[in-house]
Amino acid sequence: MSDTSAPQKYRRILLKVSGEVLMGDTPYGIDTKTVQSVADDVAEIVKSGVELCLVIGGGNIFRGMAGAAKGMERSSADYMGMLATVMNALAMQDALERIGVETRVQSAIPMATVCEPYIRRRAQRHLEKGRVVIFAAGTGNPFFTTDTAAALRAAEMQCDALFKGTSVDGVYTADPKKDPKAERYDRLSYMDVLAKDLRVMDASAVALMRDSNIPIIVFSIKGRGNLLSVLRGEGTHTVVAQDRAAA
Ligand SMILES: Nc1ncnc2c1ncn2[C@@H]1O[C@H](COP(=O)(O)OP(=O)(O)OP(=O)(O)O)[C@@H](O)[C@H]1O
Ligand SMILES: O=c1ccn([C@@H]2O[C@H](COP(=O)(O)O)[C@@H](O)[C@H]2O)c(=O)[nH]1
Repeated sequence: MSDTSAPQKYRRILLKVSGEVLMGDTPYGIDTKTVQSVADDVAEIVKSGVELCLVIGGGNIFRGMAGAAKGMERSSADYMGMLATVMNALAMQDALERIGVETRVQSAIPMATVCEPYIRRRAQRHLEKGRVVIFAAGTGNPFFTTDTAAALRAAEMQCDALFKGTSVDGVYTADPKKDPKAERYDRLSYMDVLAKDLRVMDASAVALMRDSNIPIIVFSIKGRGNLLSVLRGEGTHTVVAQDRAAA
């Protein structure tokens, strides 16, 4: 029998899942098998006793910058991007509840017939009861991204760490999708990420995590079981924290 216990180091975490990852091998949108695989990973760590907040990107459906590049007014395009994250949140809620994980979706843009509005104290109560809270619609404001929303909610929910589950297995010296010679860091300080302009995560999100002293762990969420491994400090990942030694 496999050991699904997670270290006590983390009481509550925020997991940011890249929207793009949810496409799986398809060119656009939501691949239900991939969503289910991420949900299985999430279920595993919830069963181990970790309280879990989720933020899901919208890159598999719509990014505001892409709309703006085609001539759309940036704010309207960004609202479309935020609505895309609500679709992903509902897909993840469905996948989690299918396997018996209790969830609540809270949206930063109120939509009363679809999900709860974002209410900090209510979200905290859900977490205390063992429910996964999926924060949708980013920050509710244009000109931001779901990285910043993830950092904001991680700080508000007093999370012990922000796990960024994406398509690369850590922070590299340059974008590994563009530079095959890029090398992965095991540990970095927030200041390193900002000073070296390493664009795995928005600078505003990194700065907020620095100010709140919440470590960021970047890993690939593409492989089944990666989340639990990384939570135990195993597997390939990069830790970003106050200083390299303490990371
Ligand atoms: N120095 C770097 N190290 C690692 N990845 C980097 C670096 N610079 C840029 N990247 C890119 O950052 C991306 C991580 O962001 P991600 O794809 O998760 O986007 P997102 O905006 O957070 O989510 P979404 O897919 O929902 O838009 C990786 O795919 C990688 O190509
Ligand atoms: O607070 C926010 C969060 C997101 N947006 C818009 O949504 C898309 C999708 O989010 P990603 O982080 O890129 O996955 C983003 O491109 C923005 O257009 C926002 O405006 N405000």
